Amino acid sequence: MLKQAWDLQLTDHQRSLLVLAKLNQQAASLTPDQQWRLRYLNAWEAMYESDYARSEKLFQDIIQHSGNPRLADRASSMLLSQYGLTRRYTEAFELADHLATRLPQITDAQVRFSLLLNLSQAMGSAGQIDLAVHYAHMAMAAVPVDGHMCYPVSELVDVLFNGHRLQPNSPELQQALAACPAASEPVYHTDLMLMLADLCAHDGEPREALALLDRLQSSVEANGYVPSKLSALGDRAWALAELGENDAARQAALAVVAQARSGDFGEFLKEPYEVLYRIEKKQGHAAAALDYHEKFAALDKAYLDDIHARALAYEAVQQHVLAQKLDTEKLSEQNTGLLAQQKLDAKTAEANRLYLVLLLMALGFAVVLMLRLKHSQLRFKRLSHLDGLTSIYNRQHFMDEAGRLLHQLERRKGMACLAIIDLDHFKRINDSHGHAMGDEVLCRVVGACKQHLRIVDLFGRLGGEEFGILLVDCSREQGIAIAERMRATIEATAVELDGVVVAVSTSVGLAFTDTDGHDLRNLCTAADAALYGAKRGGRNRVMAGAEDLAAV
Ligand SMILES: Nc1nc2c(ncn2[C@@H]2O[C@H](COP(=O)(O)OP(=O)(O)OP(=O)(O)O)[C@@H](O)[C@H]2O)c(=O)[nH]1
Repeated sequence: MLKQAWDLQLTDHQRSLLVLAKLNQQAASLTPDQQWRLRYLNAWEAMYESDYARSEKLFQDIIQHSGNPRLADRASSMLLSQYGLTRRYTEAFELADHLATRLPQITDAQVRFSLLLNLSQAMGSAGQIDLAVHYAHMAMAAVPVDGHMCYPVSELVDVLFNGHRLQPNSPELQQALAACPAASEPVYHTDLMLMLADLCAHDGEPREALALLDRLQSSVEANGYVPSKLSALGDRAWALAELGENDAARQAALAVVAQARSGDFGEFLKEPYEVLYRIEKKQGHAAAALDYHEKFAALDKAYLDDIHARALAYEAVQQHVLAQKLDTEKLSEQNTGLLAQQKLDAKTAEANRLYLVLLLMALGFAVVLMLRLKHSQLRFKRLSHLDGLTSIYNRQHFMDEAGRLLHQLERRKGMACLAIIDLDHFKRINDSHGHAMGDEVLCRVVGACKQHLRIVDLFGRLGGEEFGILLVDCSREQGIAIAERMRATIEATAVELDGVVVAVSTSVGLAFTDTDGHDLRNLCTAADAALYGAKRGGRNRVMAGAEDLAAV
């Protein structure tokens, strides 16, 4: 039934009204989608009946709430047409602009077709005849499979008519009449014929115009389309007046005045008032003529104002659209700029982070390098202080450290004992068992001595098989005892290498700060002398300073 009502709208309007009435009775039982389609049919009908307030409300409801893009586009398209009819040009051109922008996205053939038609109509209203003709041609090329060429050709003819570019013999008019036969498209056919009648009436062919109007009368009544009725009556009045049939012309003109409701149909009144003015003037009714002339003049002015208003509204909307476009472009430029700046900032931050990481890595690397360098330096320094074979202090370092310690001891009046240890007949060991055995003996002797030394004592190899020991904070007795223990340990140590065992003994010479002073050189001389005494005394013994020497 919905489809039936739809199909009958322009072919059999009376029947479509009956179907529509039935549908409205059953509205509650329809699905939501069907209800929206019914609302569209009601809106269309309200518009057809010139109840524009109701149709606009319904169309807006469909556009905003139906959730059906196809139906919404269709409603927008109809609303565009209505805005034009009701002279709401600003809204019309705004909507036209919006719909023209949407055009590429509208793929539904029916909706696209109807939209092109209404865009043509809107541009025609704006006085943009070339643009309107262009849209009409687009519509002609976009007729849907089940559509009709009648509508776009009629639109084209309408545009040309309103743009004063149509003649009674214009091919477009003939094409339209052929495309809209009375049998299948009564409303369009009638309107086209009325256009032809109008052209004839105003082009010096009033009889042809009247003949056409007579032929059309029944269909005009059947269609029930108010603008057609008023147009037919107006043309009749004009044609009759042209023929000098003043009474009939007056009657027809007054019928238009009676039927045209104020406001919406003002445009249909202008010509009847002009006819009435001319007749009254011709008949010498000055007051009536003046009255009609005033009305005609007011309507003519309103008509011209209307044309002006349309052009202004169109211009305003174009400017507004242009301003919006520029704003959008500016915003887009700003956004692009901001995005570029953000990207740059991000890159800079990233680069900074990278530099920081590189810097930290370089710093870390440098620190590691410095630590390793320092470690190596310390190691080399430490190695330079040590004897290569026994790893105790070498002579140089021993002498330096001993001098420094003795100096400290002297200042705090501390005591120390210097022991010089020399292996006995070491040459024989080398000679008899080789240097490797000699080296082994040297290392074992060092190990044996260490057993009796404290951490504060200073131990160094003075050269060959001779060692020096500075016993810090050590009394004479303690020094002698330590030296004796070391000697005994060395004597008790049998050195074994490759199955060969050798015995070793040492001679020790002692010197003491309490008797020899804190000067290293004096101490060394005294200890050397004591050592010499120990050697002379038979070796393998400890000799402690002057008293022992005296004994020797
Ligand atoms: N294996 C070895 N022998 C060394 C080293 N330094 C010195 N000598 C040897 O030590 C020996 C010292 O001999 P001498 O000075 O004659 O003394 P000695 O044989 O111990 O005799 P007295 O001291 O008189 O008991 C020499 O044969 C040197 O070659 C060393 O580092 N390793």
